[in-house]
Amino acid sequence: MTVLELRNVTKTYKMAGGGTFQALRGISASFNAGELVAIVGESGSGKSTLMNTIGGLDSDFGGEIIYEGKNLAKYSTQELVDYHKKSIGFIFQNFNLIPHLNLLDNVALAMTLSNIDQKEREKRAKQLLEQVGLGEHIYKTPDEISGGQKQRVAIARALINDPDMIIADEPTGALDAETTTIVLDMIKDIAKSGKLVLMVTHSERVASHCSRVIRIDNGKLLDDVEQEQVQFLSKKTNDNFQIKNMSVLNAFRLAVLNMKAKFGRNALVALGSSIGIMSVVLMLSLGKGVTSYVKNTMNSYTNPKVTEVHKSSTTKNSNMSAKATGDSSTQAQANQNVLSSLTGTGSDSTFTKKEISKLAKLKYVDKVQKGFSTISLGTTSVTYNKKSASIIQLQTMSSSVTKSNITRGHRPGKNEILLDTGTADTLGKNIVGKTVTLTMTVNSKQISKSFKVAGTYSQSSNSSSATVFARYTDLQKLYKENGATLKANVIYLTTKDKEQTAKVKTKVKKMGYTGSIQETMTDMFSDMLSIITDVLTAIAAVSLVVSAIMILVVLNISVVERTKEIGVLKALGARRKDIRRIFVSEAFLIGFSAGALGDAVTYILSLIANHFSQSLFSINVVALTPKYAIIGMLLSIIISMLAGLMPANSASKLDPVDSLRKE
Ligand SMILES: Nc1ncnc2c1ncn2[C@@H]1O[C@H](COP(=O)(O)OP(=O)(O)OP(=O)(O)O)[C@@H](O)[C@H]1O
Repeated sequence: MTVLELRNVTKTYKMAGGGTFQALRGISASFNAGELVAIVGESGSGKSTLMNTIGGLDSDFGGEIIYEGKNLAKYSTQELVDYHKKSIGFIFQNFNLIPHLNLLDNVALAMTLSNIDQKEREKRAKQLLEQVGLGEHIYKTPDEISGGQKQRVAIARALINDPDMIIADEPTGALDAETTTIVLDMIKDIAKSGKLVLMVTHSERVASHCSRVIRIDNGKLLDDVEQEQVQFLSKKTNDNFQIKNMSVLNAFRLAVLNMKAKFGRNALVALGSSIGIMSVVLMLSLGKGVTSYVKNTMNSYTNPKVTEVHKSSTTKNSNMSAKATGDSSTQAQANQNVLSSLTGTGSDSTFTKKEISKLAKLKYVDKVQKGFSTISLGTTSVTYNKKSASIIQLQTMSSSVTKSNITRGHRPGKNEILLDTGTADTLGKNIVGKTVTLTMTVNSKQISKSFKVAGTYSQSSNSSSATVFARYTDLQKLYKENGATLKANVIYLTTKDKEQTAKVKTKVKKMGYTGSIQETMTDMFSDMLSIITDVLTAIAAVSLVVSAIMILVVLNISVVERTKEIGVLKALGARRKDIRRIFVSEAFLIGFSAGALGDAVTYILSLIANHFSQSLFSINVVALTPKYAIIGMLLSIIISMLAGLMPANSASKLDPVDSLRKE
């Protein structure tokens, strides 16, 4: 039964330096199942070239190699992959076992590439290893066995998918006489089982054991002698398992085994990359920690359910003054507006009834309070017992003043005021409950009125500007008595739930209003901090570029080191995609380890930093959130995989013949 037919096969090499070389010059022959064919000839006569073309490793040949009725040169990529997996088994002179895989995995490799389930492939590999007398050594690596044993492993590997043909390129070339006999007997048995065995040999002794000897000289068939007649009517194939393409999972498994083999080197690369990841995550967490500390401190003294609304007249005025180049009267008007808005006397900073009712209708707003706030430039003061304190800000009471703001006493009732702690201290230690005189300007007139001090107020733990809080109704009455009308220049919107406050604040800002001075300052500070964080993170990210280059270099070295292994994988039926996946998976593993290591180190550093910052300032200075840890991990994986793409691609494009010839 004919298995393979060669019809006038030629092969011309294009040489790198230009010119061509014809290694095969029209070889025709036909091979049957069960034949053991020795291919003999001088060195350089074209034996290996013929084996490579028959083995489907080099499709760029002339003439025809017919297998199952079709010329190999016309095979599609997938058909060639299947041909390697199903129809051909390779045995090489120097074994070409994969050093970091144990014997079981080496033998099972072709089945792994065919996506046969692990149990089945291990069972079959074990069976074959027992058949070649290595049943007790299955978990050894190739470095732990002798040359003869290695060739027996290679024979088992070639047989795993039960192919029709075995191509053996000088299988006994590296063995002593005794082992040559053992290996030769095995090869003879393979032929006897009905497979076609094509064996390149330099040894006449080995050739004498073959059923047929083909001599090649200078690329031509010199002689074709049948030494023993064999007859197989049908070729035996094992169709018990279905050959498929390798899954991503199996590629990943091979990558894990590769990574384990070079653990030290890969661990160092991961460690190097993790420093970059750690710096980025640490910078982000530090930025977050400091920003939240600032925000929390600022916000802890305001009612979280209250939104303070101001008219942004200062913005309008600064625009105006910017436009007022050269026009002194407009400039003067702009300055006036800034002043009036600051002092709370300008008409454009007060709210109209329409504006207030519009604010009241906003979603989530439960309560609306009118307020008044004015900054006095040396005209407001509080006097008690001949002691006088200058007041910078006069403000009306609102829900935004919380219990935590009142350090002593209570919220002011009718004709009562709150004094900031600084002013209270200036006037006397026991000022709460005493009646003081408040002097202020109303309607361009200096007026004085007595108020009882209900309590003291503190805006934050360490800052306090000279402020007096009075009730809106008291101030309204005072203005009326002096022929003026108090108009609200602050509106306080209260929500039922503090979660809704943020929504109200956003809405109010969209309407063109601004929040409290404190809020504006917090926002400014947060913006500044986030710029600093971004800059520091960007600086830290530079080290990620270094990691990417490091990974690229290491994977490139790995491709060079494993060129032969890649050749073997291709001979066993690995697709380009499979090789690429193995290398990309390795890059993923480096990225994943670097990310995990970076996150873990950041976590430990955050614990240490927070321990010290807690004991010194009672704050957590590093806020490592799951989000940042995930960002670090993703960044690490993406960078590694991007860096791994180039080496993975070049590995996948390696020519199997060149790879296998590599010394
Ligand atoms: N890539 C190549 N480019 C150019 N010439 C090549 C290339 N590969 C092989 N050759 C040439 O083709 C001829 C056949 O080479 P091949 O390796 O097939 O010989 P061989 O019979 O297997 O030799 P040996 O027994 O020493 O392995 C040689 O002259 C070799 O120099």
